[in-house]
Amino acid sequence: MRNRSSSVAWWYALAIGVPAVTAAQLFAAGPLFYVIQLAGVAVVLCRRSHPGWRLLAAGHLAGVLATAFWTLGPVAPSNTPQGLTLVPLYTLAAAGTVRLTRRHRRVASPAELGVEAGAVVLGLAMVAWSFVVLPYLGAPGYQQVSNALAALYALIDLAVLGGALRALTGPWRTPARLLGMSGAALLGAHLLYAATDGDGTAPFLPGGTSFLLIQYAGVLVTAAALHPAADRLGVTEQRNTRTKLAGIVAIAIVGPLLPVLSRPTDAVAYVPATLTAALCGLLVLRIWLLARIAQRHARDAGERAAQLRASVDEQAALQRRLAYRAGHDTLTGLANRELLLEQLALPSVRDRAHCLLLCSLDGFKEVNDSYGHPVGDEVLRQLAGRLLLFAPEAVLVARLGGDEFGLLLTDPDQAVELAGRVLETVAGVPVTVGERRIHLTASAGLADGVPGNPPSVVLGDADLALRAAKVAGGARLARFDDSLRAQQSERARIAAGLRAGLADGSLFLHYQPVVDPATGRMTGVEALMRWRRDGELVPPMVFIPVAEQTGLIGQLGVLALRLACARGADWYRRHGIYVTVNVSTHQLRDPEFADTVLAVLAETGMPGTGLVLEITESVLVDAADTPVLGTLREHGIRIAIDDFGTGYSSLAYLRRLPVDILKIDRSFIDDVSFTRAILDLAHSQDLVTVAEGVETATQADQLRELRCDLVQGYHFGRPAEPEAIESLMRESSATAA
Ligand SMILES: Nc1nc2c(ncn2[C@@H]2O[C@H](COP(=O)(O)OP(=O)(O)OP(=O)(O)O)[C@@H](O)[C@H]2O)c(=O)[nH]1
Repeated sequence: MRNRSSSVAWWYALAIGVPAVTAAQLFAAGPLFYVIQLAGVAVVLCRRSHPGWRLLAAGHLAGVLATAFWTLGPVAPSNTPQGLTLVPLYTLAAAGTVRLTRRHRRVASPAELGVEAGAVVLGLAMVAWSFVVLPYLGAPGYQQVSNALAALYALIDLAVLGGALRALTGPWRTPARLLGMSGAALLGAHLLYAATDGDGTAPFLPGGTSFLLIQYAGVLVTAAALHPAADRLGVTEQRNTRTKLAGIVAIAIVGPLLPVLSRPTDAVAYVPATLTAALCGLLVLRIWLLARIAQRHARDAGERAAQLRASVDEQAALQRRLAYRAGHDTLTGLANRELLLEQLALPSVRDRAHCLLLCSLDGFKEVNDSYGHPVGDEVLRQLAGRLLLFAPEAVLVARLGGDEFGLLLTDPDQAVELAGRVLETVAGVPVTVGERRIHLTASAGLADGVPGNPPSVVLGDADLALRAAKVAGGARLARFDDSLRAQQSERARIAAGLRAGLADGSLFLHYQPVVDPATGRMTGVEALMRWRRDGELVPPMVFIPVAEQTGLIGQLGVLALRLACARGADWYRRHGIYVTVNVSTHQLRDPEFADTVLAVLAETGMPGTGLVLEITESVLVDAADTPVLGTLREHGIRIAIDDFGTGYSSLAYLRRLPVDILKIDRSFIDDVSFTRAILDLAHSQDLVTVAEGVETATQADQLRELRCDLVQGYHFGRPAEPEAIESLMRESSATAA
């Protein structure tokens, strides 16, 4: 509603203002003029704040004052000072109109503006002088004052005309047209006055036509100010500098020519005027060229600045990318170890209760070995996805490396439940990669961060807990406690001792006889690793797991092979007794294993037929498809399945496996029917059978009856030093002889 009333207000102003002014004129109602014009001035000042409107309002106020001056004072507007009273009205009206219809903004320094304005003013002055002032001065009846005043008005009329034409012809809308009409009315007023030959005051006094036109002009300005589109007047944009330049060049050239052009009879003046015009034109062109060079420099500088900005932006982006990469794992996109440690070090985490959960897949290496690294990568990515899915938002999920992930919880109460869910989902839902469904399990270690503890301690504790979960068989959660740390330092001590033992002789072999139960004759010996620390024997079940966890088992295995072959070569030559050496998973995975064994045989002079390699059933199943065992058997080396019945227990496998000897685990010795079944099966496959853990004469008799080929156990001889075993061998050979 308000919008509508404001959109038609200008129309009301015209519809009321014009008749009111006309009526006041007809009925000589003098005060009404003042009321109408002052109201108009007030409206313009209230509605519009642009300087152009202010100029117009000021002009019309000046008009009201002039009217008052004439009405109340001596009436002779053509004479000074009365004649000067209209100058403010006309000047301000022209300036306001020009200001509001200006389309281009000046973006220039004050000095530049001054020079440009000076050029325009001087150019116009030339025109005015040549075509307006001079004719007046030369007019008959020239009176210095009144003619100068007339010349001044002529100049002002030119300005009013310019403003009005601009407003009427430019790309403006109604308010500008109204301003143009207002200018036209003012111009009309003055022309009418001039038509009376400057006589008299009548046209400018109330009741006069010029007076009425000035009143209309005021009403039109008021209507323009009330028009809704009026606020678009005076909005300027940047000017095209070329146009501006062309204008100044034109002024520079035309200016000097004007005096001679306005007096064509003075032919002699043409030459210097033309030369001056050419000179001015050249000077301006020179300045223009300099300006172009300056502009080019400015443009180059701008481009360089833009390039600099772009390179700074690029560097900032790179910096951000580097910062992201520094804190994130490229394979999974999770946070990495560094970021996790950073977060653990934050006072908001470190100084409060928190919890670190480490998760690792069990046997992930086999996934890589069996399916290749790309599949392993995909498994890791999917695991990362599952962890993110289960972890609450506040939990930081990180990949620490390999198949190890860390979850940092600031709410320790959630930890056990979260760990449970993670382990369950890994064990319960196989990972699908292409056609493959890979069944996995994971282990987890949990450590509570004691406020104030350094991040490395929390991480170390969680790692210990994870190792404990693995040592306990995997697929479980272990929570850190102080006993784990004690175990860890003991493990570290053992590992250090074993490393030293590889060189200092504290690692050595004992041998246990393998006997033919039918004859009681020793046919072979099993080499068993022993370790003496600080003068005491450390049980194998203590140091072997540490050797496996630390990877030292490989070196221990080679040492055992070398020592056993060194001794066994002589025993085999003299007594025909073979030696059995245990081989670990670690060794079998070593692609150079076969070469190592053959090198040891060559080094020690041991024939392949004197060596038996003992491999556990599960490891043998994995190694069955590799060429290693075939190569070794080609050199006469025999392969024995150790602890048969405890691993895969799949008799079907037996046919496929490259083995010669089957060692029945001690736990089956008392199960006669089971032992018989195994013996029958083994014999049907032409395998030599060895029963382990024979401790009593009854067991020995039973096995003899069952036609077990060979036996081994305390009943026939405990593991002993080589010297003791050697004397047993001699006895055994003598008995046989
Ligand atoms: N595919 C893949 N494998 C990796 C990556 N980083 C490390 N690994 C492999 O992850 C395996 C980790 O070996 P282990 O720490 O012995 O892990 P595991 O076989 O699960 O043994 P446990 O943890 O003791 O059960 C090694 O075989 C590494 O080569 C990786 O980015 N992608």
